[in-house]
Amino acid sequence: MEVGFLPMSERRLTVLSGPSGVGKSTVVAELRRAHPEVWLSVSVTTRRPRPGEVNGIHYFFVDGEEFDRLVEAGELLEWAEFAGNRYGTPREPVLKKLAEGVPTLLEIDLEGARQVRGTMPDALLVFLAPPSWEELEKRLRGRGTEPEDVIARRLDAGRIEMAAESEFDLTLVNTSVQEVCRRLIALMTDPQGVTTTTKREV
Ligand SMILES: Nc1ncnc2c1ncn2[C@@H]1O[C@H](COP(=O)(O)OP(=O)(O)OP(=O)(O)O)[C@@H](O)[C@H]1O
Ligand SMILES: Nc1nc2c(ncn2[C@@H]2O[C@H](COP(=O)(O)O)[C@@H](O)[C@H]2O)c(=O)[nH]1
Repeated sequence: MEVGFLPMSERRLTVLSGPSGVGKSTVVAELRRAHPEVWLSVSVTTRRPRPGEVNGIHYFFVDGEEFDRLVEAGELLEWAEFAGNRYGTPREPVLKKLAEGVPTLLEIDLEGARQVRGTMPDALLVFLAPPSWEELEKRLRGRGTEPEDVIARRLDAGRIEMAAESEFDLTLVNTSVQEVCRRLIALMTDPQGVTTTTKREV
């Protein structure tokens, strides 16, 4: 299935979603290493930092009170609760980068992607899918960052996210990080990138 043409100016905002453990952060890290011209929004979260995560780089780590304040002040473009924590995208930096014409990427969950679809209908929504459900479980467990009860919650959310794949403009299957990055950067920067893309790429 072909995805309709969107002018460059209207599709500089790209959203990358997909089940927990599929490899979104890995893909984004590689994309930013190879293409520093892409700007990644740094989200706010109430989740505790994992070892090695740095405040202001991986997330802005805040408590529930501060998150409430940001929501009430309208400072978040979108926000959602995911597996027991809250996550949101600071609005101002995204609007500023888009106004400057910078290719802008959000790595967010399904609920957040749905909100962006509602408020910024020209954004390109990309679903990152695992090669198989078994491989997704293997990656999530293999990462070793969550206890089993949290993994179970994330897999439950993952089943819901997998069922929503058709809501996205296209799907990239994360078999090869390099290949996904190659397609993603083409979609973000090449005006022909969307027209030549099939709905699901394997
Ligand atoms: N193409 C791939 N092949 C094999 N392993 C991969 C691939 N991409 C990512 N991984 C591994 O899968 C694990 C999960 O990746 P990552 O943390 O990037 O997932 P995520 O989608 O960002 O998860 P979350 O939504 O929970 O933050 C990591 O250990 C990563 O090294
Ligand atoms: N709706 C939003 N979802 C977000 C945001 N930042 C990250 N996320 C998503 O949360 C889950 C879990 O992330 P983790 O770092 O705890 O593994 C994952 O799906 C992220 O994409 C956000 O600003 N808004």
